[in-house]
Amino acid sequence: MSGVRRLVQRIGWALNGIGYTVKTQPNMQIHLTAAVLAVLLCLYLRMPARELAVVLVTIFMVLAAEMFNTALEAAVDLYTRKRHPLARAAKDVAAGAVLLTALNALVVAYLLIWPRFYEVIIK
Ligand SMILES: Nc1ncnc2c1ncn2[C@@H]1O[C@H](COP(=O)(O)OP(=O)(O)OP(=O)(O)O)[C@@H](O)[C@H]1O
Repeated sequence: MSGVRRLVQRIGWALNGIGYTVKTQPNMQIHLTAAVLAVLLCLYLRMPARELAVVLVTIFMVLAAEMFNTALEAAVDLYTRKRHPLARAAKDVAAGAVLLTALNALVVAYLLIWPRFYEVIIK
C-alpha cells in the first residue's frame, strides 16, 4: 500500500477514535459544547492571538485527556469486568487526569476570558 494511502487510512482510524468518544461519552459532548462556546466567545471578544492560543491549548488538553480516559476505560473493561482494586485505580487515575485538565480550563477562563468579558460586555 502506498505511503499516502496508508497515511489517509491512519487518519481515518484516528477520526474513528474521536467519533467513538463523542458518540459514547456524554462528558465529551459537554466538553465539546463548552469548547465551541468558549472559542466563539473569545472571537466575539476579539481576544489577542496569543491568549486565544492559550485557550485553544487548554481546550485540546481537556479533549485529549477525555480520549485517553475513554481508551483506558475500554482497555480495562476488555481485560476484566470483575471488580479489582487495580482496575479501579486505573480508571480513577485517568478520571483524575481529566478533572485536573478541566480545573485548569476553569483557571484559564478566569484569568484570560473573564477580564476581557468584564471589560467588553459588563463595564
Ligand atoms: N472493574 C472495576 N473494578 C473496580 N472498580 C471499578 C471497575 N470499573 C469501574 N470501577 C469504578 O467505577 C468508576 C466508574 O467506572 P466506569 O467504567 O463506569 O466509568 P464511567 O463512570 O463510565 O466514566 P465515564 O463517565 O468517564 O465514562 C471508576 O472510576 C472506578 O472507581
